[in-house]
Amino acid sequence: MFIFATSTVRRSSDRFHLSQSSQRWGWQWCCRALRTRRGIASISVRSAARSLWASAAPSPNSSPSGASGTVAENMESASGTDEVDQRIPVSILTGFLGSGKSTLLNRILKTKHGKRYAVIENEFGEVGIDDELVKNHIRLEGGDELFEMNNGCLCCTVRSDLVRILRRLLTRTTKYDGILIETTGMADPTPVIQTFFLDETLADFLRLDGVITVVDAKHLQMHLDPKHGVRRETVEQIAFADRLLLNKIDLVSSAERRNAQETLRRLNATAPIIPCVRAEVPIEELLNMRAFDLDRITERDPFFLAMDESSENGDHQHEHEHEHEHGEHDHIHDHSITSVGILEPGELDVDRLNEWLSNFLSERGEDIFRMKGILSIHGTDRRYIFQGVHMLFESMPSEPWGTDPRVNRLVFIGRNLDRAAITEAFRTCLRSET
Ligand SMILES: Nc1nc2c(ncn2[C@@H]2O[C@H](COP(=O)(O)OP(=O)(O)OP(=O)(O)O)[C@@H](O)[C@H]2O)c(=O)[nH]1
Repeated sequence: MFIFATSTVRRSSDRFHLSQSSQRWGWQWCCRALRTRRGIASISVRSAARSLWASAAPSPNSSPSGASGTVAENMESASGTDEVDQRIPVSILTGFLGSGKSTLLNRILKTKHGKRYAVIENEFGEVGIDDELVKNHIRLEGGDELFEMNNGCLCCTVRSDLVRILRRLLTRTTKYDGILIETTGMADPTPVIQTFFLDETLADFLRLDGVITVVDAKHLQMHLDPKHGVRRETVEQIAFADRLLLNKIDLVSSAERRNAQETLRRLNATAPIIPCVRAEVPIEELLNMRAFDLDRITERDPFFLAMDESSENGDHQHEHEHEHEHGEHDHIHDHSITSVGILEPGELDVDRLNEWLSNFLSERGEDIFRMKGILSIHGTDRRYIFQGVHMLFESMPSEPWGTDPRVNRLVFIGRNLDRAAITEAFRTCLRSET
């Protein structure tokens, strides 16, 4: 359960300060920035898919959790005796950086649905933050489990990790009602989807239930603008969706919302579009929906299930922020988009931090796709969770430091980031006596 503190860092005009009353920042504009820049701001197609579509007799409540033995053993013994597709449903949560995927994930995990999920998280960025964010917001109670895959893009270098984790899940005696995979905000979902068709073992025991794409209504048009270098990822994530959550509609006018809906419809003709705030959507509209339709995908891309051997084995190792290909699916991350991670012990002077962030975002807000971290703020014994998307940011108190070393963990993801300058500027916000 998330623990609220009695004091918090609040932002008023363009300053942070400590307040005893407010429990949490709301989204805040970087006011100075707003004043100065308004716009700131292979193989052949396998028969792996065969069993999938042939045997699927929809049963929304079917779950393999009742029996004992490994998932694989139970599925084996059930096969041939039952028309019901007993495979474990897998949902892919995707969406651009900062769109609200973790918010959705936390909502799903918090909802009392009586189900047990295995959660697989993949994070883009040098310093892993998401595990803390998920764990800080909710204790993984009731048997839910979290697996992390940091420092790699699920669509490439750590794809073999994904296969390994999924296979391991199948050998466990713990029964899951579903598996949730949160991709990085920079991921092309193609290879993740392919995994469930190209790996025969996985295809026998897992079924891809659907791709849920969370869209940031505020920044959609900006991300589609080719000049920002992330149009490809944004388009792919939307095009593959079986459900489109048009999130953050609290931040846009009704005209902007209509415009966003029209844009989504142009990019994806069939997925229901669900406008929402903080991913508040009935879970039953998202999970176990049996929405994934391979035909729709292959109609769009006849080579969807074609990929080369090296990609299948996941052994095309290379650094991130690079070019690489997946068979017919050229997938190129813009070289200029990188992450800068900061790991600094000490306590931050909130005024200095405020001043630096205000100046930094007023100049670079358009290029900063994402900022997130756990901060150690002088004057409070609690960790502060810091979240930012372009010029918007919020912070909230989290768990006490206790006897843990007070270490700031922060990651910036954006274009043309100057590592030395960012690190140096951050250090100047630390109190010297700490
Ligand atoms: N105003 C507003 N803020 C939102 C909404 N949904 C999420 N946020 C905030 O947006 C920020 C990013 O949300 P996350 O759920 O962490 O986004 P994400 O897609 O998981 O981000 P990454 O995976 O790190 O790229 C957080 O500060 C959220 O609190 C919304 O509907 N309205």
